[in-house]
Amino acid sequence: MQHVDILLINIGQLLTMESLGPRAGKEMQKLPMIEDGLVAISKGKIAYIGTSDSRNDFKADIIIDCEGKLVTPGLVDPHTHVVFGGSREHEMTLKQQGIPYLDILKQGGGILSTVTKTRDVSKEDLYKKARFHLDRMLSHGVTTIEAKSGYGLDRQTELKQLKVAKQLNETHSIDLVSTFLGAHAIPKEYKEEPEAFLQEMLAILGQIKTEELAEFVDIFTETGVFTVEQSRKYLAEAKALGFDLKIHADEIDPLGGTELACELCAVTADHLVGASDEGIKRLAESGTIAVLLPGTTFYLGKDTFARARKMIDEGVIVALATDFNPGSCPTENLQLIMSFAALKLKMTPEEIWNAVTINAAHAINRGDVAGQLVIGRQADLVIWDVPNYQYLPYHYGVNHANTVIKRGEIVSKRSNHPDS
Ligand SMILES: O=C(O)CC1=NCN=C1
Ligand SMILES: [Zn+2]
Repeated sequence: MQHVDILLINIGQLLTMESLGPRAGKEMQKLPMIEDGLVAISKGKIAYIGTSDSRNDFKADIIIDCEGKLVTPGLVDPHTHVVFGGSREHEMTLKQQGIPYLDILKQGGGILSTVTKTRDVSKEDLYKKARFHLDRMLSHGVTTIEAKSGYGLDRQTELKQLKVAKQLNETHSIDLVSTFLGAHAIPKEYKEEPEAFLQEMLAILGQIKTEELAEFVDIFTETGVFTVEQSRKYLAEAKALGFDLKIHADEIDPLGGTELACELCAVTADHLVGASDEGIKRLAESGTIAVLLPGTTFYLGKDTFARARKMIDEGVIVALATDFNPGSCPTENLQLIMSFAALKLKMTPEEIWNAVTINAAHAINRGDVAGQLVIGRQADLVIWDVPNYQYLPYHYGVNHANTVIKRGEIVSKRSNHPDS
């Protein structure tokens, strides 16, 4: 009889998501699952994975009867702008009047209005605000995320954001992976000199590397922001300094950021609403992961979504993320994104589960610690108030997480309030 800390029994469907690497294309239809599952957790790690037949091999301090519910790895959100000041609800009216996102930005709003708020807010208040959002993500079953800077557009504030993210990674249950997105927009003080501004941002990379403040460098390659040529030079320099790459590519206008991501062997290309046939072909060939953000397309009121079906059919690795940010996708709810992936991207439930676990983990270089349940790995799991894996994307707009376990600790539990 083995003594363990926590034993989960009567698991209706246990998605282990086990895989040596990310799942690409048709492989995304695979869903490693154990019926009538059992998981034993000891000292923060997965000690055993099996079925109820092994129930009597263990005694545990805590036994959780999962009552036939679904259990999966903790969700991974590989694209968020979670550290920011203020909010942009006032832009809602502009959007309803049909004023395009890029026009709001050109008029000095959008990202630039969040930049003003983020420059003004204290590091302490920025930390508290981001912690609030992380608490909400955790309660929704997300246990690992990426967090971008990009609302400073000056050395002091970009570093303030990255230091807040690093501090949260040390203090919050959620594991954070940081991305430097200093090239998010052109601040008013550099309005006519985008190249000079990019040099200013590149000059911060030395300190970011020395202080281990970010693993990735990202850029917003978009009309009215940075061109493909500017992005190529900027990212090539960041890569030469030892950073992995991400690109906000073909979000609104099809500039060819997707092809650039593949040319530079970026880990991910994100958004891809306007990705060309050639770009999709290159994604499949290069192994650059497509991070799709259907919540943003929905929120911007667009009719055309990223061509996930074509990407998967052509062998691309697809991940999903919220793109949580105050302007184009103000939601921490990755479960809602799973529903959008079903309804708007026409992804199957099996593909969706791969896209928010194993593939999302590889999108932020955490394929070795997150996104799957494997004996010996840290115990990040969620018990869901759903009967099977197809149910979650189907029943949208609510929080289905019952219990969230992070490194073997119960960190979030649905309140027993009858209305909860
Ligand atoms: O609008 C924002 O704050 C976030 C964003 N960056 C690029 N697309 C959206
Ligand atoms: Zn984004």
